[in-house]
Amino acid sequence: MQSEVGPLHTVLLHRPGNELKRLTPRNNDQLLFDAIPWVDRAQEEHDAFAETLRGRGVEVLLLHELLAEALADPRARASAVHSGVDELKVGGDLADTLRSHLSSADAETLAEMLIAGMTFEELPAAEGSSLVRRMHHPHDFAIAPLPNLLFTRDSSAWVGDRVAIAALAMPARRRESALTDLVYAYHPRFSHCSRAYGAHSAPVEGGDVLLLSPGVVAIGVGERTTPAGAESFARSVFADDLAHTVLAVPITQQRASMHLDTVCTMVDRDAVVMYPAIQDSLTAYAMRPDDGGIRVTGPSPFLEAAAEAMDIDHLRVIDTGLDPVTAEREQWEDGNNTLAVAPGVVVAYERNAETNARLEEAGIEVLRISGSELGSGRGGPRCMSCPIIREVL
Ligand SMILES: NC(=[NH2+])NCCC[C@H](N)C(=O)O
Repeated sequence: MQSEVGPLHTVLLHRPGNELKRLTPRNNDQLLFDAIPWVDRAQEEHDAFAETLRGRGVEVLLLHELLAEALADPRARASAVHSGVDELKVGGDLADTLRSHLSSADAETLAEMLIAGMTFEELPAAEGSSLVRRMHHPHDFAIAPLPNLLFTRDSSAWVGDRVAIAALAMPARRRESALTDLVYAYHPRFSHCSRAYGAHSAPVEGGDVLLLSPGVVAIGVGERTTPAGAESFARSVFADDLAHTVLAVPITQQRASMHLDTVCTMVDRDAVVMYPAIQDSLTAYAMRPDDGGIRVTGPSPFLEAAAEAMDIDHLRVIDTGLDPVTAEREQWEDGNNTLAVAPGVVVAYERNAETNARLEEAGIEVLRISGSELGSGRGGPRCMSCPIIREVL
């Protein structure tokens, strides 16, 4: 993986399942969804997304399947059981019961319980008299569901032939990395892959990591990725000789721009689609390896810093020319969150009609998918995909 636009060969998706059925008006904010999705329709939309990718020759891997397969390994099971039980939340006695319940499940059921979570009323009957169980509402979660697993982009990111497991910033998402980690550690398919940046280190989320060109990585620093996260990520990719420049790009710390890929994604070798409101103000600090350390320059305008690092005259921004209100609406609905399957060919939500029309006018082929339900989690095609292999440009 050296770019955002090289012909996409293999991608990791997660078909949403029962974890979405856990969302209610009482918990959706905490679980980072803006609405209550209609689950059957969300699945249809996701199936169509996967089909669109397969139609372009992309191999689609599904996280739930990989997880169940990885759990055939007893070491994976042990680590899964460990990661699924929060002793501080359920107390020592219930934690033991929960662990033995999880351990006795077959791989598929265990994967399902880890993803969809478990309420107190679903716990094994033997625990009926525990104080923790009696004082919790039956619908409280003994194991919290992971509805944001849909956004496979965030919990891991590939740079070159190495995978970085993210330490996710929001409490509702922390457990996702444990599952991704386990898949890469124990699924036979990944037995030869090496790690770039260990889990449980400073926070970096995949949605903030953009591979601008071979050797040049941009990292958004905002609500999710911290300056320390960007710096350690840079140190790691420099040490592994995977990049010569890492650009740390400050983005506003708010939900509308939680990741860099919510405001900017690459649509061609030298072109991005970008939220117009930030185009002139986006800046970057450039980090380069220097005598065993890191030299930091800037901040300078992002587009200039990027072009310089990429060694091109300029990084084209598709001129969407949208009026500010339309631009804001379409940015919120992930209009700038496109997934390239090849240079100049991107998957985008159909609802962002104006942005898509401008992309086409600029010569970009747009493969439209519907996302009325998927989008309620605030993520588009790029957020919902973790590219594993792209052809070198
Ligand atoms: N790469 C992205 N932009 N991911 C979007 C993640 C959305 C998810 N609901 C969250 O708040 O974390």
